[in-house]
Amino acid sequence: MSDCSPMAASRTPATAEPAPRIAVAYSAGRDSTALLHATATAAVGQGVEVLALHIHHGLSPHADDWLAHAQRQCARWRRQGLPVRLCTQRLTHKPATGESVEAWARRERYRALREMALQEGATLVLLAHHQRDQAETLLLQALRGAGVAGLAGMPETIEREGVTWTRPWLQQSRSAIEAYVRHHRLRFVDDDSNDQPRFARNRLRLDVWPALVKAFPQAEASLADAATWAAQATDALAELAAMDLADIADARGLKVNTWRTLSAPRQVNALRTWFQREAGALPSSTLLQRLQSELPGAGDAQWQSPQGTLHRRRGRLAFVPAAGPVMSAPESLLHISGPGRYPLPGWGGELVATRVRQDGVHPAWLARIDLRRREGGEQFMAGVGRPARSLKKQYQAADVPAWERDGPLLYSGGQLVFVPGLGIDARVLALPGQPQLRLRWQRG
Ligand SMILES: Nc1ncnc2c1ncn2[C@@H]1O[C@H](COP(=O)(O)OP(=O)(O)OP(=O)(O)O)[C@@H](O)[C@H]1O
Repeated sequence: MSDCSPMAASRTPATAEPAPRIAVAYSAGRDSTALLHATATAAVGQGVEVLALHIHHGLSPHADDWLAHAQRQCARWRRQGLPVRLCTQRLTHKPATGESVEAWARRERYRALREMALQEGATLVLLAHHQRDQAETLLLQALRGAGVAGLAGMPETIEREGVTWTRPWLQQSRSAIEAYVRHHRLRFVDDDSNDQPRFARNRLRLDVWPALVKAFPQAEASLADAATWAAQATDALAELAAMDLADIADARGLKVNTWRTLSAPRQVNALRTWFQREAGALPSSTLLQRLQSELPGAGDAQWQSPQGTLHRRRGRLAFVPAAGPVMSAPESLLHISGPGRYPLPGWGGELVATRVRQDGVHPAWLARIDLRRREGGEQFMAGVGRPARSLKKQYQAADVPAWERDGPLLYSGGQLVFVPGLGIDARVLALPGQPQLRLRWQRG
């Protein structure tokens, strides 16, 4: 349940547009107290309202005190004229047995922050991570054996699901923030869990960091610089992979022979990106190593991953997701109104409609679509003037692999309109010059 203190009535008369809002994720700890104060101070007189978003995780016995502190602090600042308003959310559930408490808290915190920000009309959320946090992140990632993307640490700005998350102080030293807090005599709370050595980050902070800065006084800035280099390298590698994949991959998979023409490091880079696109997760280093040595072989082959199976068939590598739990019954009706993506979770994929100039279907056919399973006996016409033939024969003739056939058949007014893997039935193709859409079935 979210709870926000009421808006200042004088600032937002009922008829006026609401003031633009910026949100700050406010734990009531030192750093986010400073960031909230600095943001609210900068917003004075700008017509901008600052939302302080506080999450009560329900994990620490002190969480009620932190919430009470946040309420008092924001009320005090408002009395002093700062345009700040507190919104809080209490997490009522708990981590599942065996789940990492840290990972659960992080995931649920971001979910709740996003929910509150959007509810209150803010799409920009500021986080108070600073240079030391970035340096720690880089070290922790390196100690986990992360690749260059992990070593990039936290991004300064990232957009996810309608919210832009920004860390404006990622280049600020911790000591600069401490100085700000002292200068403004800000009150903040100390999170007792920061002292628990069972968390890797705390062990690093408590045991390793003091020795590290004693031996290398520049450690914080140097490690944060290294993360910036790694972030740039990650972006460059992503661009290279996109260029390579434009040549070597299409909707039916990765063309093995073209992939082999790349240098070995580019092969790995392209394969990793392609797998992530298809499977929604990074491949393990073992799988990558195996693919690099085994993929060039001849004949059909398969490789398993936790996300699904990779198939090499007729010179292409394709990914078939593992069957997940059935989330819902397959949808039976659909209305396609124009270009876009039409998710069909019950069928395990989505229909993608794109505007085309030829070989598309007139949108009138797509106003009321029946989605049906194959039952046998369906007839599909692959081209104008050609005979309609059974789906089985058409699939064989077009060499469509089994995993590309498992989407819904689309009917309109009893006429077969679209078949996954084959496309639009020629009997419903639009005439040249008419508005038309092409459809594609995408699994996963
Ligand atoms: N309970 C919370 N409610 C709202 N935002 C939070 C909460 N916990 C963390 N954050 C946000 O995430 C950032 C990083 O979290 P982290 O746990 O490293 O910081 P912290 O030690 O809790 O607090 P601070 O950064 O304020 O000193 C915080 O600076 C804050 O912006």
